[in-house]
Parts: sequence; structure tokens; C-alpha cells
Amino acid sequence: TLMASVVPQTGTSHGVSVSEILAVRELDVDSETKDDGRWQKMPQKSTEAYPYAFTVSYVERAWQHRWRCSDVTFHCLEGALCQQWVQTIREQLTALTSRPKHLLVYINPYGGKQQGERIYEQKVAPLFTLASISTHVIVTEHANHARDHLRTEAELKKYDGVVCVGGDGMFSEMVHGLVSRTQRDNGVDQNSPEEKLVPCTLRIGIIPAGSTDCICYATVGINDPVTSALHIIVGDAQPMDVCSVHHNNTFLRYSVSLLGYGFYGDVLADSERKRWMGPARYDFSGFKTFLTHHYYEGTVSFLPATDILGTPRDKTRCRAGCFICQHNGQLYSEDHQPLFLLPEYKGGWRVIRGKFLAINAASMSCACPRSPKGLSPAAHLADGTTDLILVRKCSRFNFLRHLLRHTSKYDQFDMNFVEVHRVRRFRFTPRYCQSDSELDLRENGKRLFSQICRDHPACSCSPAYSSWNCDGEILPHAAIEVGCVTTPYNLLCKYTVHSESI
Ligand SMILES: CCCCCCCCCCCCC/C=C/[C@@H](O)[C@H](COP(=O)(O)O)NC(C)=O
Ligand SMILES: Nc1ncnc2c1ncn2[C@@H]1O[C@H](COP(=O)(O)OP(=O)(O)O)[C@@H](O)[C@H]1O
Ligand SMILES: [Ca+2]
Repeated sequence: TLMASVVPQTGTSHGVSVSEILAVRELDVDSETKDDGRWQKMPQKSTEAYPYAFTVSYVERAWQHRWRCSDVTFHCLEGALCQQWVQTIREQLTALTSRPKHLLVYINPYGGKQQGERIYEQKVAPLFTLASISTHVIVTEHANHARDHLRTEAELKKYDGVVCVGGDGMFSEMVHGLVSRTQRDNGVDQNSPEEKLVPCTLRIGIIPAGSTDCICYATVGINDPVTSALHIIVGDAQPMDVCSVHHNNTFLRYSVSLLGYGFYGDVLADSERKRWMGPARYDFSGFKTFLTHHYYEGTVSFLPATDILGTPRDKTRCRAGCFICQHNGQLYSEDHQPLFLLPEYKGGWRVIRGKFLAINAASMSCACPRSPKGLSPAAHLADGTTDLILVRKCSRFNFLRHLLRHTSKYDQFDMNFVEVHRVRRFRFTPRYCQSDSELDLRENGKRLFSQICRDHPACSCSPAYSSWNCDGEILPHAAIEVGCVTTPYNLLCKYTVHSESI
């Protein structure tokens, strides 16, 4: 902590922890006169009490998990002392090895309210410059540009981390690019659902500029670009669970936040066609999907996580340095065979058949501005499990009550048509088999059930299939198999997250 023989301008003492200092610079106290367009150092006036000074920029914690950059100026009597302070602080900052020095930044200019470039230039780039971080910035030109660039071209050795400016979709592109590349480089077959994933060493930072920004909100505690930039600068890191999604032994995608079938799948599918509305498309499509009230028949099988601490109904929340994540992670340290891969454990699969309005798997709380406690408030960021929430067919009124409870203090799981399980793996099979030609149709953007319903305008029955909302991207396959494979044992990505305050 910086204090003592130097005093800030106000004459009061001020403590700043070195780990929260962003930069330090010497000040020319009485040289504020310009000459020939250049600043010049003037001789010191003996009347000035403290003629030498330096300014420290540091992280200030503000309201609701927000971080801000603040300056404090310290004055001293002697120039040598002042220089010694500046030099010592610089040395201490250089010694902080967890801080990134070179970052690769991808900006999605079309995410959220299409403000990605402006947010980065105005709010984030000046902070990176202040903290002496060099950046290589790429503004994406099309969807999957960032993913493909990371997977094949990017010279990852040159960087300490990658940063995306956008929403959950952009974060997902980063995860896919980095994780796929790591598996390919290590000869791991992504198509095998049982295969252990090799951890990726680069960190991913996220500057929120999307529509829901759930991954940012659930990890940092707020969706605020300046706060995220400061977490990235000070080198905060948080491991994160990653689920791999397969269909018939073919790899489809990874998921880190929400995998949702039924309600959230339908909201997303409808809202994609209304991108021009910006983030409000989710409200519109949410309302519309709520009114259509479709349910889907099928079978959910899952492997409950019985060997861990914690349940989805806990009152405690996952925070930085979470004990439950640490404990459950230790179960899977290098020398332990994960229990859930043992044959005895595998016998523990449970099967539930039914008509569901929604099937949601939340690997993290999925807190977002719309629901500050999230879909599964007690879910853990890095415990190697996902919370499987089954909402059975019920009345519109009851479903509305369930939805509204996400925004209030009442428990959304305490309703007789809702159940929640903490699982290692799960599988969903729709009641009616989906043929490949149907899948092709859906992949080409044509919605099979909307055609059927056009053919039967009076028909109020539910369509056979929904699609999966996988971190905000549509998966046209209804039948999927999901394994939540990430634990510190199987750590995939580090995500920049703040420390104490969430
Ligand atoms: C009628 C009252 C309704 C209140 C419902 C409150 C529940 C809100 C829970 C929201 C959980 C969202 C999980 C996040 C998903 C994102 O990955 C995805 C994509 O986000 P992006 O557009 O990339 O920022 N957004 C949505 C809405 O599917
Ligand atoms: N330059 C681009 N043009 C069009 N789409 C893009 C571009 N860059 C990224 N995307 C895609 O935009 C989609 C939404 O991005 P995201 O950043 O998540 O914003 P939002 O939160 O508004 O959905 C993602 O599927 C991403 O792959
Ligand atoms: Ca989890």
C-alpha cells in the first residue's frame, strides 16, 4: 500500500493498494505555462510547500459492482524522493505477472445497439493505453470472422489474452475459436463426447456491447464496459464451466451459459428475424412466445452430480474464490479419475418423460439486467456441473408466475410444475423422430412447424420440435447430448472477472 511520506493534494492521507494501481506519472507542479506549443519544466518556487508531485491512477469501487478509474496526486518536498516513488511503483507494477501486456481485440460492430466500436474507442482504448497495454484491434466483417481467425490465423503466442467487444454470441465465437484450436493442436477429437478437453491457456476478456450480456453480468456483476476493462487490466481471472453439445456423436457447439429448448429456443428463433429492433427484440419475441404457449414432448435423461458440494436450491451464491468451485475442482485434480466417468457412477442416469414448456441448462447463474438473480441463482461458474431446469406443461397464468419470479425475490423453482437438478451430463430426445431432411430445412432458415401451422390455420396444437438456444445461437437439432466437462481439472478458458465485490 502506498502512503506515508507523500500526501495527496488535499493534505489527507490516502491508501492505494499496488494491485489496484493502473499507472503512475510524474507531474510538473508549476510548469503549467506553454512555450512554443511545448510544455516546459520551470524552476521550482521555494514558496511552494510541496513542489514535486506524482499522480497515481487506480481502481475505485463504485456502486453495484461498478469500477471506475480515479486519480490521486501525491506531493513531496524533494525531487529525488518523488522519482524514487515513481520508479518503485513502476517496478512493482512490472512484477505483477498476472497483468496482460499484449491483447488481441475483436469488435462486433453489429452487436447490441451497434455501439461496439464507439464503446471501445471512447471508454476502453484510453484505459488500455494508460495501463501501457498494447493492442491489435480487429473489427469483424461477418459472423464467425473472429472464430475462424482465432482458429486458424491468429498468432496467439504474441498475446496474453483475447478480448471481445460484443454480446454472448461474440464470447461464444472466442470460446469456439480458442477451444477448437487447442483440441486440434493436441490431437483431441471433438466429436467424441467422452473425450477429455485440453485446457486453453489464453484468457478471454469481454467488453459488454451486446443485447443480453449474460456472461459478462454473471461473472463481473454488472454489464459495464469500463468495469470490464479495469478487470482485464488488473489481470483478474475466473475459470468457467464449458458444456460440449453433441448430436449422434457429432460435435455441434460448446455452451457456457444457457442451453434452452422450448421457451428460450423459440424466443431466440423468433428474435433473430427482428435484429433490426436491437435488444428490444427479446421483449417482443418473449411476449409473443409466451402467448403461443407451445409445449414439447420428449425424454430427458441426466446423470445427477452426486459427488459434489452444493445444490441448485442453495441460498449461497458463487463469488470470486468460491469455496464450492475450489472443493469440487479438487475432486478432479490431475491424479484423480473423475468419479462420474466410473462405471458405477454411470449407472445413475435418470429418465424423465413429459410435455415441457421449457428445458433449460444453466452452467452459470445466467444473471443479466433482465433478471439480476438469473435463471439458476445458485449455479456455480466452475464446479463442473450444469443446472437442468424442467418446466412442465402448465397454464399460461402459472408459466407467467414462474417467469416473473425470475425478477423478484420469490423462488422460481418452488412450483409444482418446475424441477431442477444439478447434473454432469444430460440428453434430450424429442418424442417424434426428426429426419435429416427436416433438419436441413430448419438449418436453411425455414421453419417446419410454421409451414405446418400455415397448412392448418385453425390448429392450436404444439409443433413437434423447438430448437436449442445455445448461448444465444440457434441449434436446429432437437435431439442433443450434453456433457459439462469443465472443472479446474479440465479447465478450458479463463475469463476476466473481478475479485471481491460480486
Ligand atoms: C414476462 C416476464 C419475463 C421475465 C423473464 C425473465 C427471465 C430472464 C432470464 C434471461 C436469461 C437469459 C440467458 C441469456 C441468454 C443469452 O445467451 C441470449 C443471447 O444474448 P445476446 O443477444 O448474445 O447478448 N439471450 C437470450 C434472451 O436468449
Ligand atoms: N461483423 C459482423 N457482422 C455480422 N454479424 C456478426 C459480425 N461479427 C459478429 N457477428 C455475429 O453477430 C451475432 C451477435 O453478436 P453479439 O455480439 O452476441 O450481439 P448480440 O448480443 O446483440 O446478439 C453473433 O452470432 C456473431 O457471430
Ligand atoms: Ca456450473
